Amino acid sequence: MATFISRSGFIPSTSHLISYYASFSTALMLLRNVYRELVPQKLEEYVLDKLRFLFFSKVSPSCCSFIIDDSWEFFDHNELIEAAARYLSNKIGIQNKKVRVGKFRKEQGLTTGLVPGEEIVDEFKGIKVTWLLVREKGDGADDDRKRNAEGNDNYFMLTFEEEHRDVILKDYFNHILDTHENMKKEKKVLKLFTRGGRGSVSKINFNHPATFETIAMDNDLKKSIIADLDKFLSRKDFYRRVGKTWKRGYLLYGPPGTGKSSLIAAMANHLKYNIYNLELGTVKSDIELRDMLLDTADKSIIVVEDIDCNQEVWNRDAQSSNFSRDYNIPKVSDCFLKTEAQTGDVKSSNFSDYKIPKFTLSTLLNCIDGLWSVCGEERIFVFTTNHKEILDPALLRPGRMDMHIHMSYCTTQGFRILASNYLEIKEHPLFEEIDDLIKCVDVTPAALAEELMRSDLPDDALRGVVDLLKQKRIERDTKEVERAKKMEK
Ligand SMILES: Nc1ncnc2c1ncn2[C@@H]1O[C@H](COP(=O)(O)OP(=O)(O)OP(=O)(O)O)[C@@H](O)[C@H]1O
Repeated sequence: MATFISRSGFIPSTSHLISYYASFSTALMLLRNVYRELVPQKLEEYVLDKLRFLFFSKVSPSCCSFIIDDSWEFFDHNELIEAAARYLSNKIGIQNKKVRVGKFRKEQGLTTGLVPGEEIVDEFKGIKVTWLLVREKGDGADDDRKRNAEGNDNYFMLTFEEEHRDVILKDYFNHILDTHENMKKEKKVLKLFTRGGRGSVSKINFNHPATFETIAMDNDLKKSIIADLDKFLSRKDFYRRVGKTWKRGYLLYGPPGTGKSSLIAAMANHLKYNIYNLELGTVKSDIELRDMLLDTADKSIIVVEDIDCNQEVWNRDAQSSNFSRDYNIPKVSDCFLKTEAQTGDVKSSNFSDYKIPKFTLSTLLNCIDGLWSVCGEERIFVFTTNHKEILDPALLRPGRMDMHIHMSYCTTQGFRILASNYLEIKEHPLFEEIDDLIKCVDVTPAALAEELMRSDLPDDALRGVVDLLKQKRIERDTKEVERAKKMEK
């Protein structure tokens, strides 16, 4: 059995030991309660912060610190903490021995994060800023601080020389918020929403590979579209200042297969906007159309493909033109006579079929640039059509469709882009012959793309392209002979 012998030779008995222990613990408990009553929590936090500052940040006393946390009573989520986390994730390097790694549903690729206790040194306009992620664990029921969105009390402490306080507050934090926005965009997984009438909506991830690089179209036109989109993005303050809704409209017109849908995908990938594909054909009333448009989110592209298939947007004057005869568009008066006799839906989109109008053009216009349009901002409207000529001019005017983009048959320049996309070649002996043929026939990029996909071997694929173009030339010549014969008669 072990015995305690003090230097004085006094050996305390077991009962003495127990009584000393009891008095000691009572004194401790008393002290703890006094501490809790007398020392305010804020003071405790202050002292702890100072200690952390001394032990962790290894900086001089002329420094000061900002705390970014998410325990702001009466306030919403602190966006700066999320922005800081993402901003710092880009700064993590080999000096950080422990790193958090995650994969999030709404983001592409992996995301890294700082571990509590880890430090990052950043530099902004020549100012050294030391970041530290601090984990402050609450002690259950006694902890009256709000827990942050992550379910813990982690906060960031950034430390810098006191004299730079204004630059940090005004410029550095704005820089972090801007960087965060851009990083979110880059990682965003785009969505395609398809909205029909009666609120039906389907949502899928949008992984279309088209970019402005892969689109075969005139280079100057391509550059002007990119410049227009970028200008739109950067003009938030401008739109506010002039009292206009922050939105822009593009009309893409041209024959089928010239890349209208591909261009929309490229625009979405460039802007990192989700796409809402509105199926106006399924809309049953003005109210349904309005709800459909009001239900779209900001930072999105609202697409109506083949808008000409909705007779509600036809140009009534065009109905008496040659075009109307060629495409067999019924006259308005005929339409209404026919409407009265009809009871059910006519599903075909052929011009010769008449459908009962389901919504009015004015409702559509109101949603684009009228009173309802102010319910959202940072939106792009894109309408596509194969027949721009039959659309009501009210729909086409600037402010509604600000840029009219003609998607034409393939040009020699466009073909080079396709050859580079599909065959990864910049030059080939057959290019000259192909260029000459492309200049004299109408061929869509879609038809050429299909031909280029037939073989991975450039010689074979390009031979196929030459054959296709020659065939098109024969068809063109035959048509011209027939037309000449008709004229003679
Ligand atoms: N300009 C182009 N650049 C690159 N690829 C194109 C282009 N045009 C068409 N393609 C190819 O053809 C396919 C069909 O083109 P797309 O659907 O974009 O044409 P569209 O003009 O929208 O046709 P539609 O009017 O019938 O909807 C695309 O998936 C793409 O592979």
